[in-house]
Amino acid sequence: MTKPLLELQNLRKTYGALVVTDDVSLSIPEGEVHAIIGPNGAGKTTLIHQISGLASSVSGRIVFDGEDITRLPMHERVRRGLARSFQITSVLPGFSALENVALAVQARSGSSYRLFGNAARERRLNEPAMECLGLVGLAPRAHLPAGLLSHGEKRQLELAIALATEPKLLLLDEPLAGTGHDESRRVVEVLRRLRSRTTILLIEHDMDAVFSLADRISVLVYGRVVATDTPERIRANPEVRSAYLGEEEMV
Ligand SMILES: Nc1ncnc2c1ncn2[C@@H]1O[C@H](COP(=O)(O)OP(=O)(O)OP(=O)(O)O)[C@@H](O)[C@H]1O
Repeated sequence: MTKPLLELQNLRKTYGALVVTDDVSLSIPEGEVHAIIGPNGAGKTTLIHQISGLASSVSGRIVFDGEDITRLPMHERVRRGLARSFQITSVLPGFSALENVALAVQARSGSSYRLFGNAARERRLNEPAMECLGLVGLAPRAHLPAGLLSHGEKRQLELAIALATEPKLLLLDEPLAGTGHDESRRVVEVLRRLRSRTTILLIEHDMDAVFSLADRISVLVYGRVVATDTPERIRANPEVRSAYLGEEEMV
């Protein structure tokens, strides 16, 4: 069996009296595409925040690549290979797509925050940055200011930025949010290509995308995991179907 890359053990988060994630345990093996679905307010984004380090956990453990990272700050988690892209696009609009990714390459290499000094240095940053842009299908748009990209292309650019940090695990919060039909198909294709390079944990409301992409799906309801299984078994699970009644249509 493939060893777990990420293990969540009895994770819990509260805001005052509100229990947002409750006793969440999950084991995600290397190479898996794992989707977390659930009704609005179920705690999905909060769980991703706990894993990335944006939110602390009141109890439980997060083990990443064999190491307990529960109390590590976010940048230390990134350094260990945990990357996330945000629900709200976070690219620098005045910089070209290539520069946006090159900055992430630069951050990974640990050099100081300075845009391009000399030709050799530029090449060292630009070559891997171009490779990441190629992977997400944005190479032809490399020199365009990021602000001029379409919404879907910005989502692709965010993926390229996340990839530039060479993650072992990519955390994606609604990668298809706000994309149109064609754009969302393109992003799904990109995610499909990325699965051979990295493990992916994503939250997504687009059920067609989730059911076609994920190896396994976990269903979160009121902060608790009510099922973790293959897409086929999740689709047939009565508890999952009832949790979704009046919410999204299961495909
Ligand atoms: N910083 C916060 N302070 C107080 N309550 C919060 C905070 N963040 C989230 N919550 C509450 O926690 C609950 C879960 O929110 P969360 O955003 O994690 O759900 P979600 O499953 O991602 O929802 P959606 O699908 O709508 O994005 C909600 O009731 C929300 O109002």
